[in-house]
Amino acid sequence: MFIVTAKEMYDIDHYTMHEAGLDGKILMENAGRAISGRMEKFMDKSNKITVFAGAGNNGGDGFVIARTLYNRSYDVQVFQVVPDQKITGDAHYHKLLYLNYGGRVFSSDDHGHLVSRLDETDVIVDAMVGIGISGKLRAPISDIAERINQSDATVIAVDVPSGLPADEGISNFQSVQADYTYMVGAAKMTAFLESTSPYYGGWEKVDIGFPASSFPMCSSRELWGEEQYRETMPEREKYAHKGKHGKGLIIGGSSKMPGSIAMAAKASLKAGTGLLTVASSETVIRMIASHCVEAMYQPVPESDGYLTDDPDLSVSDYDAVAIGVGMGRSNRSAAAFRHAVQDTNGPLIVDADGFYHVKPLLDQLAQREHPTVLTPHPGEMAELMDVSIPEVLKNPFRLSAEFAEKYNVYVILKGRHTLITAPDGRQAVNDTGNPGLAKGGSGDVLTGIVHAMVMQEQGIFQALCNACFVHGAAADWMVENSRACHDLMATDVIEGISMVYRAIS
Ligand SMILES: NC(=O)C1=CN([C@@H]2O[C@H](COP(=O)(O)OP(=O)(O)OC[C@H]3O[C@@H](n4cnc5c(N)ncnc54)[C@H](O)[C@@H]3O)[C@@H](O)[C@H]2O)[C@H](O)CC1
Ligand SMILES: [K+]
Repeated sequence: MFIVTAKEMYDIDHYTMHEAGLDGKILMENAGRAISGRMEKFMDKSNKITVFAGAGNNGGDGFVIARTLYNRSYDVQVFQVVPDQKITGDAHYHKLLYLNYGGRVFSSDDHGHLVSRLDETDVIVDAMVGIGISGKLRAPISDIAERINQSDATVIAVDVPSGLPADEGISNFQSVQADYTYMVGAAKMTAFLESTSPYYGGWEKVDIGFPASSFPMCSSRELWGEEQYRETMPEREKYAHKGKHGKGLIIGGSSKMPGSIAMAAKASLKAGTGLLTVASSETVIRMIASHCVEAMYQPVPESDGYLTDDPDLSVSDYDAVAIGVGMGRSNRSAAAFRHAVQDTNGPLIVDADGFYHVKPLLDQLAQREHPTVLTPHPGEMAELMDVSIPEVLKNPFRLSAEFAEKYNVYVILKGRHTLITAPDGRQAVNDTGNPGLAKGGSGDVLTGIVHAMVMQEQGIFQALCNACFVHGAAADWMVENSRACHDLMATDVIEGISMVYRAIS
């Protein structure tokens, strides 16, 4: 499923109508018909349905929904939230059809009727404003949005809850709070932002007949779920040997945080790494070796509990190197970082305290011939980019893309909707995971899975998307079957990896 900005959606729309030749009225018919069909799961024939219709094509969708439901003997009334003369074009055509079928349209200026109807309404259809919104919701629609939000009825939004644009970048907004949103044709960016996604309620995309080829032409952003995982995750060959699945190195750990690297190592092995070496201080190795007996260990010198550089550590001998987990922010470790950035001869994954060390080396990352992967959460991303955390949360798509391109890195911006970005601008939002992952250790496990995935036979971008998918799906499986979000531990997520591999292939 593609994720679009308003401009991209209008480009798809334009291509469909003017290149492929599908009439806009048919698109609107398809949208309204698809939504009314799916809405029926929220309703029965005794329900009273009130549709709020605006001036644009979003309102047009509302008139199709009203006609379809009216024609199926539902008790439907439409409240038009703009004067008659504002309803033009395809929306006007569908308003007339609705009237010709016998439907009734009222003005939202008739407050008495509006209030009494809302009191008895079971289902509200919000078709006031869609992706054509500009700025904050204006009166009278802003007042009606408030009334809708106070009502006890189930609120179904058409395309987007009125008040939200498709694009990221907003902070001052007022929106209808939907229980469920049917997004038309493609998912909209604001469905994945921390501040706006809750207004969508549950959601799904409805297909209205855009040519499949128009999406990749206009957008390079998609939602990554089970379908994409199944399509891209390589199968293990029958006669594969351990060398085929990657010879990986993880560098990290400090005496204060020995667990981090142990979890990353376990996750890496569990996710499929063929041969794993853990490079850490002797103190850390002593603490963790019995917890991860499958790994090999390479002691490196330490100072005051922190790793220092070991010039004899041959990072170039490994297929992929992960560095940073549990390493701390001591400047004693800076040289170890430079060493990894300069000599790693394959994908390099940087996580956690690694960002502190990697920040002065960003220009060197840009020169690397092999992929570099950074896995920050919004706070770490803000530090890397010298912007505020609210700025990252407001514009995650744009900032990740700018950063990835500038420094030639892959970015995994972690969060409720983890966003994966490639240096060439491709982006994916991962579809799995739950609040149980908001806990120390989750990031270490993700690093381990990413480390394993980049060594399997798949494109690097797909590998990162699949790593995020497996991480979230493992957590989901555990929460569905044996844990709750409260008690889910990072080590449980490692256990869940087996279930994902067994269940989905
Ligand atoms: N190809 C498609 O994507 C299809 C989309 N459909 C639906 O059409 C809307 C987009 O339609 P558009 O006519 O471009 O704009 P809107 O209906 O969203 O809104 C325009 C309308 O809203 C008024 N307005 C703008 N800003 C504000 C504001 N801040 N406060 C109040 N009112 C505002 C403006 O004056 C206009 O009158 C898309 O979301 C889909 O639902 C098609 O039906 C099928 C094809
Ligand atoms: K809407």
